[in-house]
Amino acid sequence: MKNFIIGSGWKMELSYQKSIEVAKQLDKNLANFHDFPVVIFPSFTVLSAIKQTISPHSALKIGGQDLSWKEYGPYTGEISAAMLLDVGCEYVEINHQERRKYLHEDNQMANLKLKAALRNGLKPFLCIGEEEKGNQNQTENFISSQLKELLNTIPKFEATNIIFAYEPKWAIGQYGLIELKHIQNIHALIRNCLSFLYDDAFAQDIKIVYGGGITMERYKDISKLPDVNGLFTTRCGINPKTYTELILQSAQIIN
Ligand SMILES: O=C[C@H](O)COP(=O)(O)O
Repeated sequence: MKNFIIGSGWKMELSYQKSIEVAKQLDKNLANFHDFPVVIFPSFTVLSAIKQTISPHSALKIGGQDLSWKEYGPYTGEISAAMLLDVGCEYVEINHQERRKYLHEDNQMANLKLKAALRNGLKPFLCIGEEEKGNQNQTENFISSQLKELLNTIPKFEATNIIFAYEPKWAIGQYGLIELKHIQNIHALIRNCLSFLYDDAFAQDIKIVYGGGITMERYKDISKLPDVNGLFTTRCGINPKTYTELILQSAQIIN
């Protein structure tokens, strides 16, 4: 079976009550599912309540949508790694395109956040990806230099805990824009870059998931791509029915 993981960033899509309902239903639907980890990234305010509703041995895990690179102190509005761990998070999203777009976060900030997550034992979903739909060369140059900056001074033993999430900005929230060939090419490129930055064994074992414009019509084809180790979706993940179907069917496909 392929090394696989599925995550869903809920962004600011669901209310407190709705988030709990969706998580409860997912936990119930996945009661006998143990093939690979499934992660949800709800809003900070509901993380603790969700953790308390999920059964302790569930494949369903929770993560924060962001974290501070500071450990503690006078940083208004920020959430530290320790705070995420306190409420039961095992994962954290870093460098999402929307944080880059609206909050002007950059590779240097993401590198600091990555280090904070890793030194505290959180597993990062590290988003990478170009902003514009450009030609193959431009995209490859963007991705390889972004990876280099994001992973600057991060040793291999820590980097093994990163889940790389390829999410081109131009595909997020869209329908059918991205070609399967493009996804496979860029995932293979990311693996090559990681082999260069660390080594081949590292690159072969690491998880590279795809996110951006995943629909119920396309997720199966994406899951089958050789260098795709998982899916990262908002659209299909905020509804327990579609998220459950996507998880169970993907498990069939990769088995
Ligand atoms: O973090 C998830 C992505 O931004 C995907 O969003 P989407 O499924 O609406 O395209």
